[in-house]
Amino acid sequence: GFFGKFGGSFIPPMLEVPFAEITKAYNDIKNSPEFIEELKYVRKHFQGRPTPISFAKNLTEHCGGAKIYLKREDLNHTGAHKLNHCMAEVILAKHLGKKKVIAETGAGQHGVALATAAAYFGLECEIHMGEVDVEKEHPNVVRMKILGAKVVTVTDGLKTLKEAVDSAFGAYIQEYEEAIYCIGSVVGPHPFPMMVRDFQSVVGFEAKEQFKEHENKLPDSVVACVGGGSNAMGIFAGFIDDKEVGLVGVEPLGRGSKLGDHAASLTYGEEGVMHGFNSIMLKDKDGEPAPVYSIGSGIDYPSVGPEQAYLNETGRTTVGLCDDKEAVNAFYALSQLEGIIPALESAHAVAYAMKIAKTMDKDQTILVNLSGRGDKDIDFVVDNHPIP
Ligand SMILES: Cc1ncc(COP(=O)(O)O)c(/C=N/[C@H](C(=O)O)[C@@H](O)C(C)C)c1O
Repeated sequence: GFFGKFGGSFIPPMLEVPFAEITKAYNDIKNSPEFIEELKYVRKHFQGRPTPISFAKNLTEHCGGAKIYLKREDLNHTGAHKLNHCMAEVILAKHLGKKKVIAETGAGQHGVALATAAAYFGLECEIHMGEVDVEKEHPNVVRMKILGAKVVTVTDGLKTLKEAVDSAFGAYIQEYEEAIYCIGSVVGPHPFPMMVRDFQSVVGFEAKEQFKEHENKLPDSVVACVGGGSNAMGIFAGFIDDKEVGLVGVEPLGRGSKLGDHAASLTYGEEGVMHGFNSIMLKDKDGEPAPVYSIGSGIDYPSVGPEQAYLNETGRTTVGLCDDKEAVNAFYALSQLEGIIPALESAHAVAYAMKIAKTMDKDQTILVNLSGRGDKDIDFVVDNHPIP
């Protein structure tokens, strides 16, 4: 369960057996025809896959350089890429005979996606969410409840993502016989980073095929925002072996480079273990996870997936930065130029693509993973950043 020195499974001894069971069950089913068929079925007939790739013609002309293409995970059912791993996680839960799924959420997209998958497959769902995010992503909280999930509001610490993970994991430890933890990104102890990356790889495989319909060559650059790294790993999966394709993970610079003002783990972090895995994380002076901030609730996480850390260390991927201002600018630019309102998290990838497009030739191409739609963010953005 390691990616170089990153990853692993740093869990309390009492969880060793349950996690071994999850790992074994996943290895048993991942290549089974039944699992593959069931996943293909729900992706086509329930999620509405494949999602299209859209050429952002007006945004391209606005930037005046490389052609910008968007992989439309905002059109995936529930409005983000998260359902790609949630449906598979709940199929695994069913296979393990579990009655209940437990998870954290920050932006609420993972929470909504897991509640959706749990409703579809008939399992109980419990989502832990920081009080700050419950306020900010209110539409998603209402959706989770309508879908039948129990939402636990977390009021510890900064009341955002890290605390939600701590709280959800604590709840899971109390009932690991009949419940399973369904993590929301390529983070956590082995086997989660591998599993979630596998479940998200459908995005990259689709994109590689679809891109040929637009251009008879591979994209020069594939760009995705990075919170834990699941939407990035998903689209990278389609191009990882094509060394000529640049893979860029965009980290949130928030209000600036001072610790506490951003969540750019790979850019400013150092090696460390949190939430059961070793990766590159932002630490405070006591070596604990540092407070982090981003306008995007889904990307304000003080660590990053271990595979992401490994790919960055080996140079296969590079890291881009985008601050709050650039993200809001991209949020409005995509809306007004292309008629697509992006999630604030995804707007970080769009902003970075806009930045590099200007420096590239007109026959070069950038493929952005548009990880989600912005319905959850519209009130917050309009209230805090007047419509230009
Ligand atoms: C639309 C959208 N785009 C990107 C992200 C960042 O998550 P990754 O793709 O795993 O880096 C997110 C992350 N959202 C999670 C959530 O909705 O709960 C996140 O907050 C937690 C699972 C960590 C997202 O909602």
